[in-house]
Amino acid sequence: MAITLSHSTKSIKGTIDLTASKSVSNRVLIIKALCADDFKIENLASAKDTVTLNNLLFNNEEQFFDVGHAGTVMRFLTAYLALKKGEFIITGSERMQQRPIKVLVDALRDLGAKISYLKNEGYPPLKITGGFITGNEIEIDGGVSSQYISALMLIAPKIKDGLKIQFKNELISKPYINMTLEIMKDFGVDISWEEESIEIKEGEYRAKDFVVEADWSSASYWYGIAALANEAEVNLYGLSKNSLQGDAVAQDIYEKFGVETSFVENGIRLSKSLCHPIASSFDFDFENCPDIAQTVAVTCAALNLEAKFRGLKTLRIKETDRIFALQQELTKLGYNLDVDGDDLIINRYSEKTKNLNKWSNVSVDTYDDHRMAMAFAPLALLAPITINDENVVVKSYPDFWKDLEKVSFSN
Ligand SMILES: O=C(O)C1=C[C@@H](OP(=O)(O)O)[C@@H](O)[C@H](O)C1
Ligand SMILES: C=C(OP(=O)(O)O)C(=O)O
Repeated sequence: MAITLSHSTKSIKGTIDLTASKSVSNRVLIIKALCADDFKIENLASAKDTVTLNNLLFNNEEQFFDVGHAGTVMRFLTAYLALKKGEFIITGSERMQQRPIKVLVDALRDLGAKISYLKNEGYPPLKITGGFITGNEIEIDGGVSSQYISALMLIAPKIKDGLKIQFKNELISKPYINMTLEIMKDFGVDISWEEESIEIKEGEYRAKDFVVEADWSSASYWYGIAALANEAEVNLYGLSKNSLQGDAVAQDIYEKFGVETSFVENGIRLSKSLCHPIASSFDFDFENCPDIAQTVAVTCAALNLEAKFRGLKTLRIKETDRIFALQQELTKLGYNLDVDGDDLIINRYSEKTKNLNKWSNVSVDTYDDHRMAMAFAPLALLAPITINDENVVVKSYPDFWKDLEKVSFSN
């Protein structure tokens, strides 16, 4: 179903209990499944991807695993099942069957795992005969998805004599690898990261209750809203200064667009007023924070900034080809973009093209991608906008539309 959003005052004031991080949640769930003793996870994400992983790990009597659209679940479970004795089939949505997994499968095979492709070489679905991992050292391409590396790290303490992961080339999405490392350390694992390798000692995960922090990727939509509002004061509860999430860089990015962040007792406060100055151009490499690129692209277009987005290579293999989707939808709204390889350039509109930006009754396609829906929603502060397929947000932020109502968006 489509949702048409509008906002009458352009003034945003409110307090939001921000949704929990699915990335943190999914790591802790795998650890829980590998840990000999039970522990409590507080504030586990309500994201569909996390609910799916929880069910597959703890409520699935079958040997068949369907992860739907959830990339981390596909990758983390593939490694997990390769470790576990038994014969399993793992698959996902049509899109998941187009998202590559060869780098991870090759690495697991190098360690002795028995995995075969059931449809297309290099892509899910997979048949996994688990329980054959014996190797202790692998070399892996770090430039496709960090999820492969996190998946290997998470199972590593359970491999006899541990694991050394050697990187063949530049790592992308590094903060996600660091998040995995820090969470594993928190659960008592002996792990170290030198420049080009990560070494994990064999050992047990030590049970301890864990509180999941709120999600900085989800916070980015609130930054997008604040940037386009005439004035804003929004409290986002559940976020902390010492976050494990690379997307916390949204604080620094949005300072350039006039949004100030302050840390308050239970989270952060975003403030924006028309007297906050904003930059006239923007140039940023999103290699370490790919999930907020769409949010920032929509903000830059709406603020009419000359902008260059670099480091977007991985966006092509996510829920959709996000570079293509952004270009299509922003062009539809009258903005002027170029794609140069994996870079996206947003051009400032001229006097001649300016009125193109006064769109009306435009509907934005989501390409089955939660981040398309949420990244474009702040545009409702400029003019009513229809987002086709409101339901996609369930993947990471099921209460997104309800939370928007709390600050007077109407639909
Ligand atoms: O490990 C994780 O939780 C994630 C890693 C990133 O993927 P890539 O490493 O494929 O960029 C990110 O885009 C994804 O949303 C979540
Ligand atoms: C890319 C994402 O998730 P995943 O790869 O886990 O499907 C995302 O949430 O933006």
